[in-house]
Amino acid sequence: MSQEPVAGAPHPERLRITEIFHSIQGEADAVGWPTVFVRLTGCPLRCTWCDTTYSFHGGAWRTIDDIVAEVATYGARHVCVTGGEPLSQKRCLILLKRLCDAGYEVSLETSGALDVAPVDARVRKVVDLKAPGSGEFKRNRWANLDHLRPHDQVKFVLADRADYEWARGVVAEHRLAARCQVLFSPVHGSVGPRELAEWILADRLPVRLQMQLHKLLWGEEPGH
Ligand SMILES: C[S@@+](CC[C@H](N)C(=O)[O-])C[C@H]1O[C@@H](n2cnc3c(N)ncnc32)[C@H](O)[C@@H]1O
Ligand SMILES: Nc1nc2[nH]cc(C(=O)O)c2c(=O)[nH]1
Ligand code: SF4
Ligand SMILES: [Mg+2]
Repeated sequence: MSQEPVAGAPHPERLRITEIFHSIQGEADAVGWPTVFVRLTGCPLRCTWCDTTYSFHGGAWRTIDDIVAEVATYGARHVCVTGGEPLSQKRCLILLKRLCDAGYEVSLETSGALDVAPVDARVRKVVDLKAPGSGEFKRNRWANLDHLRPHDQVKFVLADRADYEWARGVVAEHRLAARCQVLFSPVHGSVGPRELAEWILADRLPVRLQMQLHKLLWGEEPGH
């Protein structure tokens, strides 16, 4: 168990990293901003439609100092910590704090299966709630909803109409729209985005439609 380091002290702790890259944020509230992505290796879930299966294995052990130094080389204001499932490596919490201390706008993409309570309050959490079509619906950690701040986001990635109806019910039952932004995104290439837009409008839902901007720009090219 590593101890919380003193601010400004060296961080010898290491994380397993799949990639660090500079791109346009394609998802969630910071969509469109030039952003550095830090993708942590490993995930305990296996969503049927996951577009990042290459992050499940491999990667390289890197110190937090080294990661923060590489992030700085891009000169971006936004940093997105993702994976794999970033919270499955405990030392991710240290990286998040360190990035916040350095003054970045930090977002965290997380599956919703792990406890978000210890995440630095400055981090904008993007918490998925996995719909039945993902095959990982039983992993949802509902207690995470108690740790949402107004700058956080709950995201539903929807494979079909049944997923949409499930998500609509969850938003109403937990009054999610009153707590933070709620994002509905089609599984890429599955539900048509226009179809999803029409469902949202017909039901007058207070949710924000998401499309993966980076896939419109670059398709499934790696490094974006
Ligand atoms: C690759 S995951 C990594 C972070 C974390 N494991 C999670 O699931 O949130 C990042 C985001 O991409 C979304 N995503 C993955 N595959 C997708 C697909 N085929 N279409 C749309 N969104 C997808 C996930 O739902 C998640 O919101
Ligand atoms: N451009 C771009 N934006 C993203 N936002 C979240 C991503 C992710 O994989 O978590 C992602 C990604 O992979 N690429
Ligand atoms: S939790 Fe995230 S990284 Fe893991 S399988 Fe699901 S979408 Fe992929
Ligand atoms: Mg991605």
